[in-house]
Amino acid sequence: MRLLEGKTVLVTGGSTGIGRAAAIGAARHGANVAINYASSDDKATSCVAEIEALGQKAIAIKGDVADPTTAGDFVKHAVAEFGRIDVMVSNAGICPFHAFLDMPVETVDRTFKVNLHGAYYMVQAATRQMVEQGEGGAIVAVSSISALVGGEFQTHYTPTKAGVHSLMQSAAIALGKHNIRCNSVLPGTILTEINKADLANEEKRRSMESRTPLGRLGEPEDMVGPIVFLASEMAAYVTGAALLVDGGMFVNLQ
Ligand SMILES: NC(=O)C1=CN([C@@H]2O[C@H](COP(=O)(O)OP(=O)(O)OC[C@H]3O[C@@H](n4cnc5c(N)ncnc54)[C@H](O)[C@@H]3O)[C@@H](O)[C@H]2O)C=CC1
Ligand SMILES: C[C@H](O)[C@@H]1OC(=O)[C@H](O)[C@@H]1O
Repeated sequence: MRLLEGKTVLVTGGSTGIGRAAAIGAARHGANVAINYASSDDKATSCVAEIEALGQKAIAIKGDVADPTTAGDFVKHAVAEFGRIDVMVSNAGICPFHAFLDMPVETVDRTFKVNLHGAYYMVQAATRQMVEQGEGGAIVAVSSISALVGGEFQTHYTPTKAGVHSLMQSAAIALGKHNIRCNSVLPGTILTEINKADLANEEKRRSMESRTPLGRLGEPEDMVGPIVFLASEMAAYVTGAALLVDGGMFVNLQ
């Protein structure tokens, strides 16, 4: 069953990792896709090519989500290409691991600006367009298990993910009257570029794996079903929800 037939899906940070898997997964479900990306033209071009090979349309728009003007520009380009938007997957994020006591101010500022402010601007720009269209829509924000638990080297990061989770709850209330649903996914540990260096530490990787009842860390593809589900009409009565996608890591205290 194709759950996003004829829909236009926007994905931020869509050229790699979870965003890329979500973009291609949405296309497999019948969507045309616009991705925002930060830097690598090659990866964005190859994502577009993969989507086109599936018989769907795709565009890639470069832009820093921390810049408030990027969101409006992204939505404008998508509407110019596809005529409308139906789903925004707010995914772009960074996690530069660093100790707390000597955390540079610039690292804190940048992490907040990309992860939280960027999500805010993107969700706002997308939903302004959805309200104008008058036919509802869906937002899926990529928060994290880190919205619920801390990390010694993530003191600047975990508050942004709690913020994204909270943003979806408030936006769900603000936008329910427009039939715009706002939900978040909370990935556990998914093997991507964001944690490649951190998980190169064998001991850390093994400890994360052993905390996961399903016995393995996640792959970007593990996020596709939950994101597509929340974006689709299958979740027509789901809003303000947060879906843990973590192989059971969160509930495993002992
Ligand atoms: N990999 C994991 O274990 C988990 C990841 N997440 C979240 O998933 C999201 C995606 O990350 P991953 O796919 O894991 O890593 P990734 O590094 O492959 O993807 C992050 C994407 O965001 C883009 N990006 C970064 N800064 C940007 C900016 N200023 N403007 C536009 N794009 C920007 C990057 O270029 C990249 O494509 C992030 O929000 C991350 O916090 C959440 C929980 C766990
Ligand atoms: C980057 C981390 O490895 C990853 O991101 C998160 O949000 C979780 O803390 C994961 O472990």
